[in-house]
Amino acid sequence: MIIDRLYEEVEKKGIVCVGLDTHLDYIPKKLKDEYQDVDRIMFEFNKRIIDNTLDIVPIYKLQIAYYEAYGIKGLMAYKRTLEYIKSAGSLSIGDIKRGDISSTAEMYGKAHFEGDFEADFITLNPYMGFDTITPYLKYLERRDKGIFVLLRTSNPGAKDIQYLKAGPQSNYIYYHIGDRLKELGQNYIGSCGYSLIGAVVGGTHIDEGEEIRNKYKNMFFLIPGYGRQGGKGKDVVIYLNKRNGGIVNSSRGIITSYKKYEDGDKNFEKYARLAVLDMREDILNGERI
Ligand SMILES: O=c1ccn([C@@H]2O[C@H](COP(=O)(O)O)[C@@H](O)[C@H]2O)c(=O)[nH]1
Repeated sequence: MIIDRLYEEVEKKGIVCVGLDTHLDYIPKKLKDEYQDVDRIMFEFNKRIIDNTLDIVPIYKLQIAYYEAYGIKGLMAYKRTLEYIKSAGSLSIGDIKRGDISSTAEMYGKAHFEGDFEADFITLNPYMGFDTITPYLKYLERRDKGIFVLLRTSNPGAKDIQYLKAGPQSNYIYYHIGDRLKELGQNYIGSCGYSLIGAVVGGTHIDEGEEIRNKYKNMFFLIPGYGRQGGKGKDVVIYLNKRNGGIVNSSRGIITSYKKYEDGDKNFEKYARLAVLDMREDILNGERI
């Protein structure tokens, strides 16, 4: 199962997920001068970061908006990067956050689990209802794909809807989502103990972190919010379990880290690697033994 592969990769390489949110402004001028075409520039930037972090990163996340923003060429870079990650023996998350009626969701499934944009995992938004999730389950039956469903997100506005209270016990809405996902996820648990149905939990709100980890023991977490959004090692570590059970994403914090150094433009991939190692250490230092 793909979740067992992810678990094993985390065991070997650690918990840092590199976010390839490849804005052209984040790419050194030197590289832009070298390759004139947007698709080649974006792909080369990604490739060099991947090549330099492959042994310390279990999975890469591509936020599709950064590629869509550059039109067809951007999407070519998205496709080539996903293919490259696969050919390098690593894993990918297509951060697409889809959520639509089932007939449309069928087509999203085809596009992102089968077609040119095929990824190992995708992110989904359940806030339009659970019928928006069902069409993806047929891919989970095959055991080689997984989903991360938004539970409690990292942005300040998460409180606007996710923290409303509902139901007879007046629980936060995100707990209603979590309980349904937990139930659904029971059919897809791998030998590592985690389900192909994982959840996105922001590493920026720590108040209910421990409760979320304890309540959803079989759920693997995708944890964004570290670094640029303010999440620290000690904030995100509460969502992990024995240094596994989750991956902590950082995008800008890693791929633009070279900008702090005088020779950064020439060595951006080296500084991306350093940022991954620093982040891993910061998270493990936050661990309560
Ligand atoms: O709750 C969420 C869900 C997804 N994201 C995504 O993660 C990265 C974060 O980027 P940084 O540069 O490390 O802040 C980005 O792709 C978001 O779309 C999130 O931040 N929060």
